[in-house]
Amino acid sequence: MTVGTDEQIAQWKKEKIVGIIGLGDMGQLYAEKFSEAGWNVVACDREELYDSLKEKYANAKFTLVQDGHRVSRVSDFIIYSVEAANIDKIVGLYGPSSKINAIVGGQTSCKRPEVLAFERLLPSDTKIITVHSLHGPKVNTEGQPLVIIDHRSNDNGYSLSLVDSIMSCLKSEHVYLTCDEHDKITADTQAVTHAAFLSMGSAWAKSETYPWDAKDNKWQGGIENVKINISLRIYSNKWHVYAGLAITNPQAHKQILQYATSVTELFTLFIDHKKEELTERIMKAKEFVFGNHTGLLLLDDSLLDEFSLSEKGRNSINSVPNSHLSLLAIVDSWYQLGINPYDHMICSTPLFRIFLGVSEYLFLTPGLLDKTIDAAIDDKAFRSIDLEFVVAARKWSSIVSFESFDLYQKQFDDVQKFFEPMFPAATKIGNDMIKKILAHSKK
Ligand SMILES: NC(=O)C1=CN([C@@H]2O[C@H](COP(=O)(O)OP(=O)(O)OC[C@H]3O[C@@H](n4cnc5c(N)ncnc54)[C@H](OP(=O)(O)O)[C@@H]3O)[C@@H](O)[C@H]2O)C=CC1
Ligand SMILES: O=C(O)C(=O)Cc1ccc(O)cc1
Repeated sequence: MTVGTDEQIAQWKKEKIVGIIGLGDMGQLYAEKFSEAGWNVVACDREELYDSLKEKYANAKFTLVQDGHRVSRVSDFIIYSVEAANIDKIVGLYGPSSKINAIVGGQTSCKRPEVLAFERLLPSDTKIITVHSLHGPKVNTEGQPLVIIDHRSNDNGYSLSLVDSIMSCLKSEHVYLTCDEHDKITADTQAVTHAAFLSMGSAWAKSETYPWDAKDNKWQGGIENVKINISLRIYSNKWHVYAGLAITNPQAHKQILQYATSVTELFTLFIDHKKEELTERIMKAKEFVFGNHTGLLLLDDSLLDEFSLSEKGRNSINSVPNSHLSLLAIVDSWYQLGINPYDHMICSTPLFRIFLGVSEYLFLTPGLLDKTIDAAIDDKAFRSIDLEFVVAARKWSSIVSFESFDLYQKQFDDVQKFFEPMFPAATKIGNDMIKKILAHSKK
């Protein structure tokens, strides 16, 4: 990290202005954190919202202005914190107003399209240093990875040092990558994680199942609570975050397709009762992904029993063995694609670490994988929901490959409606669960 000296930072705090275009969840987080740390921050959202936002931010430490022109004209570091699908349009609108020699960056989750928009639409004197906080707006920024991409600065590190210094108040771990490195890693980690949890939610919604309430004790105990809480957490969020991340990243299409293929092929082995073939395939994947694993597991199932949306979900004693198709398939996908998920830990989101944690738990807890394979082959209890899961995984993969934002939103909204009544409870319990998991995995 190339943070300036204390004197340098004190001087910059007097001279420099940080601009934020888009005061949604992430823009607001940055505007508040930077201004609380003593930086001068100027921010805007859509022009038509200015009057109502004036009231909302009347006591804020940052200055609200009407539009992105007013942010761009005065700011030394401008951050576009807007929907990925609109980055071209919005940079096209305000980019030409950028202050001479300003540093420009963005928060969108896939960097190649963002950087192409900057190269095409910004004045050539501007510098491009872009960022990506690898966590959602409600997670404590401290210790989380923050990717910084110095794409075009050519000033011997001066601009990078200014960006590092501004960002340092988040207390995140700065990770320096190129935009292609960033997009490859986030395709391997985030995109496929979301595909799995989106597919779980779709499968439950299609079969009209609230899993925490299932009469046949199917989704009880820690691992199941993780699946349910993370899936609902994603569906309680804004669809465009997940759509943008997957659709605008061509490298993500391949990962999501492989996930859908692994889901389909494993399910076919289940229904064909090909136990030997299934076991061999899963053991190969286990050896590839977890063969060198030593030390503690990232997660402890019993630690998570309490985080259920229902009373009975807190007790895993009577739960029936699950085929865990979603988890077998992610490990199989990593194997098929030659991805070692532990290589990406320095650049991972909380949801990815949790997904890896539950997969690790399934594969490395003595006896659990055998019990899971037995259930997958012999037990029909999960057949129909596994079938819905196959359909859902394939559907999400097609939507992403066809790059259809409209279909993505429609599919997301349908499931969101189904789970909506549970969102307040799920958000609370999900936040507590994530806090506990993150504290545990730090140890
Ligand atoms: N949420 C998350 O967990 C994370 C999101 N990201 C990425 O960060 C970016 C922002 O995400 P997030 O804050 O969650 O999304 P939000 O939808 O909450 O924020 C985007 C904001 O930009 C506003 N906006 C749209 N057009 C303009 C404009 N012309 N001028 C000014 N503001 C405008 C939007 O208004 P309106 O809603 O009216 O369109 C909205 O308030 C996205 O690209 C997302 O993918 C990155 C890391 C984490
Ligand atoms: O942790 C996750 O995967 C999230 O869902 C939050 C999130 C969403 C988008 C990003 O670009 C980064 C983090």
